[in-house]
Amino acid sequence: MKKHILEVSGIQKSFNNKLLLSDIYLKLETGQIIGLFGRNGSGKSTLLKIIFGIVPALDKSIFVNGISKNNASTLLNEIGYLHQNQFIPNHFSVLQTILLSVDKQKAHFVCEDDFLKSLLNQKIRDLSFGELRYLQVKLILSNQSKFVLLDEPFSGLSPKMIEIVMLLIKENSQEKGIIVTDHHYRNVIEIATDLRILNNGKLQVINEKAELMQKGYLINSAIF
Ligand SMILES: Nc1ncnc2c1ncn2[C@@H]1O[C@H](COP(=O)(O)OP(=O)(O)OP(=O)(O)O)[C@@H](O)[C@H]1O
Repeated sequence: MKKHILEVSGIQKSFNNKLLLSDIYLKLETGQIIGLFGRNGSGKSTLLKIIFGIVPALDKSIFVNGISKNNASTLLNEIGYLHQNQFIPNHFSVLQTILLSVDKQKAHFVCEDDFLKSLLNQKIRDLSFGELRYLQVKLILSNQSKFVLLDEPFSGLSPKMIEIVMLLIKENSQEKGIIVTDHHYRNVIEIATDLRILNNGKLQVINEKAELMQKGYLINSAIF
């Protein structure tokens, strides 16, 4: 396995003169699954968008394997990003979407997916919320990128599909570095190799699950 390293530093972000993210540094390596937590509105999605390059942050530095990637267009082949929202046009069929999203070899593999194979001729607009979410996660994880940022991959999925997506994330982490943020915290904890929390604008390392309570993300009676 070839190891790749993504390093991002100097991330500051304010909205309406309110500081949201302050001097964030993050390192992600192949094989790592970083679980990212934080209260609603703490800036998790904004941080992922800044790393991916669709939200500007003036002092950001980003390096892949030690090479500067400060020009966002050079990042497109390096990082895959799952939005919270739908990114596929409604009039596409599932098959068209797969063929346009991944290379030929991977497309064959995605079309053979147990869950997707009966949906290939269906239009995107006719998929259920969970079916669409699963398709998007599968495509993002199947593309060539070295790193993947997943914003709420478990959202709207049934328990069985969550298990399938957890497995998919774990399998793909053999070849990719992955960040997962999702309020299904137990599932995130189960697959993550490392945990971080955004707390008062700072990105902090979580070593013990109990710190998620101390930092106000979980209530004290939360059971793991
Ligand atoms: N373009 C914007 N203009 C102004 N404020 C914004 C903008 N984008 C995000 N915000 C604010 O920044 C804060 C962080 O938003 P963000 O979506 O990153 O939070 P989050 O941690 O992902 O939250 P959640 O867990 O609820 O999804 C919120 O208060 C949000 O209203």
